[in-house]
Amino acid sequence: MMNASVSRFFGVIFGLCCLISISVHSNTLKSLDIFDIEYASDLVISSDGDTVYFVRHYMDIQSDRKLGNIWSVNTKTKQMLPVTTGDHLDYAPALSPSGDRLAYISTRTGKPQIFVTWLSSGKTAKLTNLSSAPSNLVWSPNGNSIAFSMFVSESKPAPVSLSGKPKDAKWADAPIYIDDVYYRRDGGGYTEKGSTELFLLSSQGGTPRQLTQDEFNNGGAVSWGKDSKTLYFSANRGENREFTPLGRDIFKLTIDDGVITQLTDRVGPDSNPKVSPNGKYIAYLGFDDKRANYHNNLLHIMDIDGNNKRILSADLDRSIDAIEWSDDAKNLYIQYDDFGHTLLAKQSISGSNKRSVLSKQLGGQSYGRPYTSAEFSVSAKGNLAITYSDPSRPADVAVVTNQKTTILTQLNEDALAHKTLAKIEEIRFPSSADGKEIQGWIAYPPNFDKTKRYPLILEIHGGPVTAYGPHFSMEIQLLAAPGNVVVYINPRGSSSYGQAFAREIDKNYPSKDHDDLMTAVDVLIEKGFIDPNKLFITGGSGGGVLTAWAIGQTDRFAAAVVAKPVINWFSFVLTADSYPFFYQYWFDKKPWEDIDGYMKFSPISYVGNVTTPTLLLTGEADYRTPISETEQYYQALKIQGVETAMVRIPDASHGIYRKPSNLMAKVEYILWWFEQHSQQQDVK
Ligand SMILES: CSCC[C@H](NC=O)C(=O)N[C@@H](CO)C(=O)O
Repeated sequence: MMNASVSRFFGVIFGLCCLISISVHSNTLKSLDIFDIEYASDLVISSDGDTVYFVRHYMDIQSDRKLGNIWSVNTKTKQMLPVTTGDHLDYAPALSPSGDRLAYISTRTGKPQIFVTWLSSGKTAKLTNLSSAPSNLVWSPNGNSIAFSMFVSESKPAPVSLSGKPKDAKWADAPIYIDDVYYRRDGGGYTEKGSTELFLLSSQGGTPRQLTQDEFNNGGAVSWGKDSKTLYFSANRGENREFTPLGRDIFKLTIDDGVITQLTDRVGPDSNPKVSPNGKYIAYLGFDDKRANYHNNLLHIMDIDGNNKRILSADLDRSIDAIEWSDDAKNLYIQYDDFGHTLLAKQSISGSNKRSVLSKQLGGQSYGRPYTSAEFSVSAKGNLAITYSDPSRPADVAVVTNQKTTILTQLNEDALAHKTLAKIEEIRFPSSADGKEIQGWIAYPPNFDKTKRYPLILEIHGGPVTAYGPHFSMEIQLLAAPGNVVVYINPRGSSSYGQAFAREIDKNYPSKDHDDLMTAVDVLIEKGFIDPNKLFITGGSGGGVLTAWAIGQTDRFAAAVVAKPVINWFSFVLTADSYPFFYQYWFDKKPWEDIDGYMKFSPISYVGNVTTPTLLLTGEADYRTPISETEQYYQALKIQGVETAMVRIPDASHGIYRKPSNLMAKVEYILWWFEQHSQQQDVK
């Protein structure tokens, strides 16, 4: 029996422990916190540089959707004001040339429609009643019209229709007849017949006029001529265009007579036309198609009539992702990835070596995994707004003045400031394959103590030609939160290190990228704070390929989670949505012309070596890396007697993170699988 004072003593100690454990607990990130994060996108800075309009995204816990409204932030006072409000998605803001009105797309009445808000009065008008979602809104320079693109469906009756159905009988749904090359699109489902066309809408509303009407997809980024009578757009209008997936060119459309003139015609894509403010030039992106896995997208300029084409970024071994003109038409602002960071630079049009970096802190839009993803906007006065990247926060809005960055918003202080997050540290190391320098990042769990030993999770990016960086990532944070060290790297084949580095895996994937990943694990073990019996590996998409590949080569991992992988390149090329691209750019031959070549790089070929307990996780509506890939591996592992399980996420596409609860489920399954196998290591 305990006496009263002893029991009070233990009561106080127990109470204190609870308090300590509650406060420790509430300070680390939980998967439910996904619903609390916000981020900025779709930036537009006013011509005087005083105001930035942006979409403030939030996660709606009731509908499990990412929604957002348009806000403004004053660049001097940092005061934020709502332009729109309500539980729906308002996006793609476009400021009228005089700066008095904001056009945007909104789902507030159901299907996405075009709205305009008069900024001084706050009055709003719904301008359209469209049957498909509009995109690429651009005001004409005279402010009278808005050009946009939209899908136009082509109704074609099925070749067979059954007769004899009695009145009121309930027969099965009619079969679906498909004869298009592209018949399903990841994230978009099975596609309707039709094409994307350009439209013109009066800025006062009314009936939109269809400007293009042929069998080609004419939608996409559009730029107005200075006269407000011409549009410049990029489209794939060539013969055999479906099997020439990079065959985009730049075209001019004269609005009055509908005449379309082709301005570029090389073998390779030309896209993103941007007419200069003086109307004399078109800046655009493109490259000569070498049928390689990766090409740098180069900055080009041509005269407005298509003559005098020249490359402005030939000396920059990086891919340009976005371009904007300076108001005097003497410079271009360009955005590109470099060593896992996203940079904004100013580039003179008079010489390619006249380039200065203005900011290296763009990013923050890929809140799931730490991919590079950013935006910028430039005002007529040259004021710059960017989405700001911080390893501990999703994208905020910032302005860049004289190469100095000032953060304007703090969208996540309420949700994240009181949390102890994983600290992110850069590492560089020579690969065991050939000494090539590889860059990566370590996420240290909250309250990390280097005298202790931690489980290690290797998390691998997809693409495979993409880049991770020191950007906020809910997945990395949540994997680290319960006490795991997480390492993520950019193995060879990643973007942001130049064309040769990305092409290391051209028709050669996986290969030495696997060595780069294994070296990262060795480098971490050498640091002394990793428990070598608790090594875990996971990755999604291209990262799923490399995870499945790794466990076919080594048994060093205590468990693996393979997310949305390709397991068999032969079947992948014949089931993936973008198959005309994959078989031509990732392989030299068609699958049946080189079965050995396809199988040599397929993880399924090495499944006989696997002993690692492996969880598989894929969306059932993933049409990029279809779930049949996952099923093949699951059944093969079962046949082999390897411990395995399959997590199927209903209705989820390749972008599993798009529904916040699916991102929660993904992370929680990974942590649960690793925790089971961590405990098994403790028992051993
Ligand atoms: C390895 S098959 C292609 C999968 C996909 N690449 C292009 O669509 C991929 O790896 N996606 C990555 C990057 O977007 C992902 O993380 O989903």
